Amino acid sequence: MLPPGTPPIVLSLAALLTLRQRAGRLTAAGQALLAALPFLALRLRGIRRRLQAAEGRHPGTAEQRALCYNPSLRQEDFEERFIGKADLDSKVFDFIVVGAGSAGCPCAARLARTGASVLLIEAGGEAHRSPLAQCPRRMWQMWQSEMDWGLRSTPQKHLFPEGRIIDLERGKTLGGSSTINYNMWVRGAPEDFDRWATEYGCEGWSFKDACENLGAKRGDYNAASITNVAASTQFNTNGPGGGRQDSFTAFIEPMLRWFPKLEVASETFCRKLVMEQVGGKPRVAGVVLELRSGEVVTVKCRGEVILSAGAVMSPQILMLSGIGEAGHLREHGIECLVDSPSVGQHLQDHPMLPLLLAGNEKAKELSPRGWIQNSSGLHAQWFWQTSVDKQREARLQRPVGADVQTIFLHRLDPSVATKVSVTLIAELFKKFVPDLRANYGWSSVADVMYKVAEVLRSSGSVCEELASMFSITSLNNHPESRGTVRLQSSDPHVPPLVDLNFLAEKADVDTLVEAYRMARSVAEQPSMKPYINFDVALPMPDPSSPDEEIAEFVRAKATTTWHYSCTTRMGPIGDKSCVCDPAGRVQGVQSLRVADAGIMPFVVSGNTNAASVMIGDRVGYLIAADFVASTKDLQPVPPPEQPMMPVAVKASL
Ligand SMILES: Cc1cc2nc3c(=O)[nH]c(=O)nc-3n(C[C@H](O)[C@H](O)[C@H](O)COP(=O)(O)OP(=O)(O)OC[C@H]3O[C@@H](n4cnc5c(N)ncnc54)[C@H](O)[C@@H]3O)c2cc1C
Repeated sequence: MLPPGTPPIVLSLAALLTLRQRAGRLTAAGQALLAALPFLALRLRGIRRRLQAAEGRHPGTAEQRALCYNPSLRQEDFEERFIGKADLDSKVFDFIVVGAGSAGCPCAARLARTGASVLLIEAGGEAHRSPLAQCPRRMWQMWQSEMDWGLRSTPQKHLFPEGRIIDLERGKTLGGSSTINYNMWVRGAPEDFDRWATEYGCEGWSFKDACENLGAKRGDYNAASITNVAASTQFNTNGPGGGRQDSFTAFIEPMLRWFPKLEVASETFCRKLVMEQVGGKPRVAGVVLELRSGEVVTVKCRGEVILSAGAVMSPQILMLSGIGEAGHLREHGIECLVDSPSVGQHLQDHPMLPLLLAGNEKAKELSPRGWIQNSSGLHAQWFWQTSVDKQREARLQRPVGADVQTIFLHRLDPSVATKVSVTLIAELFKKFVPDLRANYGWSSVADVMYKVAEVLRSSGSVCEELASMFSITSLNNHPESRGTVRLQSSDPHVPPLVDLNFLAEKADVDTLVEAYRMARSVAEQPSMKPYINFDVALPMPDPSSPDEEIAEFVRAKATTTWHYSCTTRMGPIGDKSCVCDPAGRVQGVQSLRVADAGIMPFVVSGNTNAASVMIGDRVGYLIAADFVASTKDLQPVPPPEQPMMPVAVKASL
């Protein structure tokens, strides 16, 4: 039995061999070849798909596409249950959700529960159930692969070396970034949501519970106050040591059997929205989609289109559809239908400062199961406040959540390691694997990542050494710098220009300088010091060095935490500095909403997956409630008190 998508040459060969077999004229070699054909077909199909990806199916520059070849993924990792088909062209849906990521999946699930017809579109393939996606510790192997958009930042002028470019991983598969992320389940500070509601005019988004304390005390960062030390990290996995609960698995898979009007189209790229004028006002009537075959179809929508393509792609789709700053659209020859100057503005992310420390013999005792354990290697989390934060607090007369999140990892994590910098890891490798450079050579960060993986896989003794590494990574949870997402071209396959504008504001540098000193003093504590091999000289400034010296280190090492947000931020109706109203409606356009990390008024004080899920769930609920109110004979919408959240578990590592 040959798999679907078998190349014609293999089909012809199979037909020929079968005919000869039926005629009793097949030799032993022919028999063997016939038996091997399914395997051959799979390999050829895999090679063809990779070539297609390298040649243009993966958007981006030639350099980006080259980076996106990743030997970790096999074509068997991709399923083909939902591939978008040409018959979409003739269909009309009540709702269309663009992007099956963290937010898009719960949003589509909410809508489907009303009995409405819903189309959930995803540009990426179906790799969410692959072994790579299921195993949290292998998450970094999916980066720079077909499951990643392969985005990169624009040259960052406030980082060292000046103009440094940062890889911006971004999920491109069912489940979106929730399929390739670290799985950390952090709800965000209650104060964040209260401030969204009170200071940013986003009625309905406040956090109801009271905030209790601000001391760094032991506790659960998902409880009432986030300012805590937690000895274990909470993950959205299927129980301790269990598989990943990405958004598609958690919200859509269980729905498919019961809600046949929920349709999923994977490998289906949304080029732009279909715009029309109703009563002199722009309205969205559907979407223009590109299928895997390259065929372009238009799908119509009776109700609303919801953009859940994430904080980078949703503004791109808006601008390509004529919704954005008029001048910028004109530059790219796009007719401006809605002048919305804030589209793509206010980009936020948490700048991250990772530190790598070498462990010693004793450190191996800490992790008896070693690096092969089915965890992402994350240990404790500490949400704390810097002196910078306290000043802000005094100014605002209210608590503002935790300014810094410090994450402790035990064992080398190549993802963090490569982010620290190639030079830093090179120092370590010189010690542990002196001939690595000679044997393998490396040219790019992605390259280093795979070389590290290769070494980890192939050499038990080296694994032991590398297993005893620590990383103490600090995130600035309240960055003041704002970046932008702008069009590079009117071609939807050319990725937008993403300028994180990291560390443009001095306060952001000050926060990470303080975080650096804190991380170093944690390493010096009696409970940690005995496990660290201080003989491995890493190029780090002494904590007593002047601020300017540490600031240089911060600018040299700071990188993304992948928490892109706020580029289509919501705010009061009529406020031109906001793209959406508090219900996610794009202002100035009918029948269009955004439901993803982009609508956050400011980024939450913690990892952004849980908040994105909550956003998708809530916007979906609001639309569903309106829809049910306007229709009869449909099933009731479940009340919002029963949010559909994936299982968050405490993993004891
Ligand atoms: C490497 C990494 C590690 C992270 N670690 C954590 C963590 O441990 N904990 C945490 O809380 N957060 C983490 N995050 C952040 C978190 O995963 C994101 O904030 C969150 O997933 C964003 O959700 P979203 O719905 O806005 O976007 P996404 O989940 O990225 O979903 C967008 C979807 O839209 C699709 N799409 C985009 N453009 C188109 C188009 N034109 N047509 C069709 N489909 C399109 C994409 O392929 C994608 O599936 C991490 C992120 C990354 C990348």
